[in-house]
Amino acid sequence: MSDPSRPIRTAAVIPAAGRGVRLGPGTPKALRALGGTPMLVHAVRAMAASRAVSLIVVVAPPDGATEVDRLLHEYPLADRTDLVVVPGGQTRQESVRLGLAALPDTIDVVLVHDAARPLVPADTVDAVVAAVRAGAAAVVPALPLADTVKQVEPQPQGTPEPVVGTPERALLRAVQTPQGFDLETLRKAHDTVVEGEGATDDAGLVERLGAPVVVVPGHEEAFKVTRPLDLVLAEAVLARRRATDGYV
Ligand SMILES: Nc1ccn([C@@H]2O[C@H](COP(=O)(O)OP(=O)(O)OP(=O)(O)O)[C@@H](O)[C@H]2O)c(=O)n1
Ligand SMILES: C[C@](O)(CO)[C@H](O)COP(=O)(O)O
Repeated sequence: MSDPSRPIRTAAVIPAAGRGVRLGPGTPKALRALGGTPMLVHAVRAMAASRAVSLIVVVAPPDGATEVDRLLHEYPLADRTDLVVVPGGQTRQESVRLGLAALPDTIDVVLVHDAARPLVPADTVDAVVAAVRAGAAAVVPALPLADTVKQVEPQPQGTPEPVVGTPERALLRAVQTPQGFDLETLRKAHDTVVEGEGATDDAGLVERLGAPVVVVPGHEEAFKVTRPLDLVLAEAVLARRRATDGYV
């Protein structure tokens, strides 16, 4: 239990160790350029833009931590934000766990943010931090779905998949990052839930503990760069921001 008289300290862990297979062959996804600047740098700046965040831990490809550290030194942050780079693992869950292990005991609140969501607006980050600081143990930004969703019986490629249900769309949300947590709760979730139990995000691990998770509004520009078309959209959003907001 944290000491209530001590100021709350917030850190961000940025898993950036993935290859980006769905984006296609090339440099690891987080290091690919978006508007001439590595995607990871945009994600780091998005976390540093929140005044609450005093420490950022970047989880680099397992064999690339030194290179990532060198690269990030070329894009200095404001003095109030410390930056640490650690090597990641073979899965996102493992990479996040390694990032959490690098946090000092002075941290109370942690954000986990995909390097692959480089354009999340500062207001979304601040809303997640505020909800955790207000007492929620786990907070996820999310949006209502635009498409209808079907549950299917998966089949080998080329075989039509039988539909087994249509979940009520109004009850569904598409979940983004940064997800925010009371650090103790997230560490417990990562220590308890075994890899491969189907959790594709950190909040999913906390749900498996039986702890409450709440949703706050996400943002369209917090989308994940997963496939080539996402990169086209990201370039367009960035170009608009640079033309209208003086964004670098
Ligand atoms: N072993 C891994 C796998 C993923 N990630 C990170 O988790 C985030 C979300 O994952 P995703 O978009 O799925 O990235 P990739 O795993 O790189 O994508 P793909 O599945 O297409 O290879 C990314 O910032 C990615 O770098 C990570 O840190 N360590
Ligand atoms: C964490 C996440 O971005 C929330 O939407 C998502 O679950 C990551 O999934 P991926 O399969 O690693 O892209």
